[in-house]
Amino acid sequence: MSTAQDGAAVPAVGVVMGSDSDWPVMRLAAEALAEFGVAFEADVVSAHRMPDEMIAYGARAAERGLKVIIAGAGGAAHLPGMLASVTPLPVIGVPVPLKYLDGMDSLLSIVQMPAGVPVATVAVGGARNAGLLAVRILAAADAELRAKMERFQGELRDQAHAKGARLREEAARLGG
Ligand SMILES: Nc1c(C(=O)O)ncn1[C@@H]1O[C@H](COP(=O)(O)O)[C@@H](O)[C@H]1O
Repeated sequence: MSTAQDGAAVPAVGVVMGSDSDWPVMRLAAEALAEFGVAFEADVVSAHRMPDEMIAYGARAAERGLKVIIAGAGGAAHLPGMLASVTPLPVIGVPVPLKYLDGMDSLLSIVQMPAGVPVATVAVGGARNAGLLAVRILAAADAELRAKMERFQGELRDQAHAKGARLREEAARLGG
């Protein structure tokens, strides 16, 4: 983890969202990053409501030391794509579900990017996976972080084995 002159960790990941109303979903990305000890920042950056600030955030992200941007938005979710158009960094888009349309509007707005401007889109509400994907991107060049990810994957495998064992026991009790 790199540190600034004042000793504070320089964020490697920017977790941004169109509104603070997205935070209950986007918090899951932040929690995943915290689990792996990845320094991040979180903020509201809206393409629709603050276009100049949004362009500035994307344009300056790499020079500020960010390595990955996670962008969540709901409805006409232009934020992830617009950020991807002004930064060379990988952008992970999180479709946030709103009251109407079950997040399908957010999903389609984020996933249907024109050729040449990729956004790695996770499932509707899939902010935890966005955080884990950001960890994997960083881990590609960080052996310590990769080892943590491998341990995490091992825990998932153990949990799946335990689920199978419980299910087989229950099926056996039913006479299966
Ligand atoms: N999709 C966008 C953008 C954008 O893409 O620039 N800015 C805000 N929003 C979304 O509007 C929804 C409602 O926002 P409010 O709750 O503030 O009314 C949020 O899900 C936000 O991501």
